[in-house]
Amino acid sequence: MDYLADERKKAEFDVDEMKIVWAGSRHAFEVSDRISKLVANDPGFRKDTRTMLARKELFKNTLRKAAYAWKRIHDLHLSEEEASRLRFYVDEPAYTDLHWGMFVPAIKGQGTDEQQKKWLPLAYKMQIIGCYAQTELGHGSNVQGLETTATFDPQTDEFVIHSPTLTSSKWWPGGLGKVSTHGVVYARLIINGEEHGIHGFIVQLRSLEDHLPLPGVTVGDIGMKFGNGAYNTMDNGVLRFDHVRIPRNQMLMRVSQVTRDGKYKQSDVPRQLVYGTMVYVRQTIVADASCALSRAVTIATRYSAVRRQFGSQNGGPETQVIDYKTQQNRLFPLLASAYAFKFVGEWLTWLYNDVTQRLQASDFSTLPEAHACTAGLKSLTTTATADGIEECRKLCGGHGYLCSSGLPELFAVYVPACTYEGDNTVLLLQVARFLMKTVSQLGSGKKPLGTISYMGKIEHLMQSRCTVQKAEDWLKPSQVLEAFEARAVKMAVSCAKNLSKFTNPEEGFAELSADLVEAAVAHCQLIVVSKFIDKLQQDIPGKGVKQQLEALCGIYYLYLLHKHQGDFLATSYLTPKQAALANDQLRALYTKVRPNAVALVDSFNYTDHFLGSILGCYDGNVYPKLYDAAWKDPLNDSVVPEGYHEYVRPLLKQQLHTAKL
Ligand SMILES: CCCCCCCC/C=C\CCCCCCCCC/C=C/C(=O)SCCNC(=O)CCNC(=O)[C@H](O)C(C)(C)COP(=O)(O)OP(=O)(O)OC[C@H]1O[C@@H](n2cnc3c(N)ncnc32)[C@H](O)[C@@H]1OP(=O)(O)O
Ligand SMILES: Cc1cc2nc3c(=O)[nH]c(=O)nc-3n(C[C@H](O)[C@H](O)[C@H](O)COP(=O)(O)OP(=O)(O)OC[C@H]3O[C@@H](n4cnc5c(N)ncnc54)[C@H](O)[C@@H]3O)c2cc1C
Repeated sequence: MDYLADERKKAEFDVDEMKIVWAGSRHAFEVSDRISKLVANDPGFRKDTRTMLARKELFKNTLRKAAYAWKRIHDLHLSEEEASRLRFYVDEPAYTDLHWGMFVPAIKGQGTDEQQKKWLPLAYKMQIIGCYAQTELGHGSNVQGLETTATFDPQTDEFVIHSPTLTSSKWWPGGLGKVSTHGVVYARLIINGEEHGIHGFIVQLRSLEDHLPLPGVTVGDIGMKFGNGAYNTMDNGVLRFDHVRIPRNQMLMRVSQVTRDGKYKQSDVPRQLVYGTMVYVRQTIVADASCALSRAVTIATRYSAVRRQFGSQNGGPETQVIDYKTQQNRLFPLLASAYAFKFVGEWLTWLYNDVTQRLQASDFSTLPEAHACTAGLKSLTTTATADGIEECRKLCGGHGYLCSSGLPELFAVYVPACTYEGDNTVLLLQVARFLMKTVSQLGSGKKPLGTISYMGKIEHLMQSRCTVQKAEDWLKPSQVLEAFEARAVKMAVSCAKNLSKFTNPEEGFAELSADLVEAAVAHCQLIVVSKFIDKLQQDIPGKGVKQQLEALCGIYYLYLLHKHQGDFLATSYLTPKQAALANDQLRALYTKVRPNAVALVDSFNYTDHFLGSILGCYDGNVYPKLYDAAWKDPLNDSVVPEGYHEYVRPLLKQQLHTAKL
């Protein structure tokens, strides 16, 4: 029986068409739908006991699943697109993510043609397994501060890789702890006593015969991480080198080269390309944020429609908690954010592909913007998604705290995204630097392009005032864009003015960093809003689909406007009355979306296997499933628990004087 059938009947739009919008294309939908069912129906990919397994058992099970997935990919002749969907629906972090997601891209992006020819075929066949070994015990954010050394030995034509201090131990790389045979290791290049900065080196770590560490290599897992199951399926590792020798041709040499006679040569590509793998992965993290958030929102929305509390009239049913305006005000902006992040993710993938093509044609002009966008949007979307998953847990009341709700594990797996691939604050400071540079160049005749083109309208934006007179005026895209542009430009200019008061710009930047981060957030929110609005300019078929997306877009920007009202009011673009009208419009949009809420999460097309949540199951039959699951918990295997006779019974039977009291 479908307990959510009434909700589904209320939908005012074509769910099947929305599924295609969400997937990105009909083809993408078909692939995704087929692979999600394949995974859901295969007992080899079961994951329902994951949160109860001890680490060793959990890890071994992950190794089994990764090998099984690889076998399925081969047996079924899956394409790269299908394989990547399979990984997504298997839904378990594994060493293979780092192999495919960072090791291979690092060689592709930073290796010469010759190096790619040698290493990629081995990696593609998984005859070697690699990790990305950059972070150390003492330094993660400050990449220039890494201590591992790679010293060129001209006698033997080798690099000597060494960990000179405890803090230089590599620490965190996924896949390193127990599986990787190789790593792209980042180290300070030293030639003839002279330092040349951080470079990547392909280093073999373990024997391909018996998997033992090679001489001079000390390697292991760094230990349990946050949550049950969760990221503990990954072997994040520690690694030390004791003068390990590798051939000279194992330095990744696309960006710079070391010749046989020890000369250091920089090619015409910018040295920042050494950071290129991070740009790539940040872009994939943005594309993934909408998936994690939409998953939590599906659970919270379905459960909010099932759950009833208070408000029974004349013995009738109580109120569905989704009908409380407070619930809507917490849930619907998250639903809207999931869609917003999907569209900005699609756009960022386009931007990334564009910059990659330009780099191949030696056009490096858009690299700073690509860095700022990937860094800023990675920060914005992961922060909002991690906070959003936790909010969804609270939206499910007490039951959200059960592992069987799926939300604790989802949060625990997701939350490190705020830290890995760049701590979110550190990344926003990169965006702020980019913004300050842009403001400082405004008078120079250099026209700001792309996501900062609005800075070119600075004179207009500094003076313009909001013209909204009634709540519906907030539905005009041009009005909304101007509000977000005026806020972003004014916050950036205010920071730039304050910075100019310092004689030492670095000191000023440090002192004003909290304000700079806020300016960066305003800029990134403008990007998300503008890409959502751009999406709505496209032809979107299907009854009512565009109207729902328009409502969600409105909820996204009006919620931001309400939340950051202080910024908008402080920059004098808005009056308090206009801000209040925005809030009126926001409430009206909640009412519009309410009957469509369940159908809007159905449009994500997630299987019950993928959701892994009793509260979020498609049929909404929550209570019997919760009840049954409780009895299946291993603690309920016996009526009297182990330990009762040792620890509880003696207490009950004790004969203390105090017992008389
Ligand atoms: C058959 C097929 C099967 C397929 C199966 C599919 C399998 C699945 C595939 C994929 C799965 C998904 C994969 C993803 C998994 C993700 C898991 C996550 C694992 C986590 C990994 C990590 O965390 S790796 C380590 C990441 N570390 C960081 O991010 C460090 C953060 N710090 C930095 O980035 C930099 O150091 C910092 C940006 C802070 C710069 O510091 P600073 O010292 O100021 O910089 P400096 O070096 O001096 O340079 C300044 C100059 O350079 C510009 N700049 C900085 N960074 C970049 C950059 N990245 N790109 C371009 N430019 C950059 C900066 O703006 C300055 O410019 P100017 O001002 O001088 O112009
Ligand atoms: C689950 C997980 C997987 C990972 N996988 C990998 C991997 O595969 N390979 C790899 O190489 N690394 C990996 N990492 C490491 C990760 O990239 C780093 O942890 C991350 O870059 C943050 O660096 P940090 O730990 O040095 O944090 P820190 O920089 O020490 O941050 C600590 C605090 O200081 C603040 N801070 C730091 N610098 C500044 C500044 N300049 N201004 C203001 N505030 C600042 C930060 O905001 C933060 O609040 C992984 C980490 C995790 C958690």
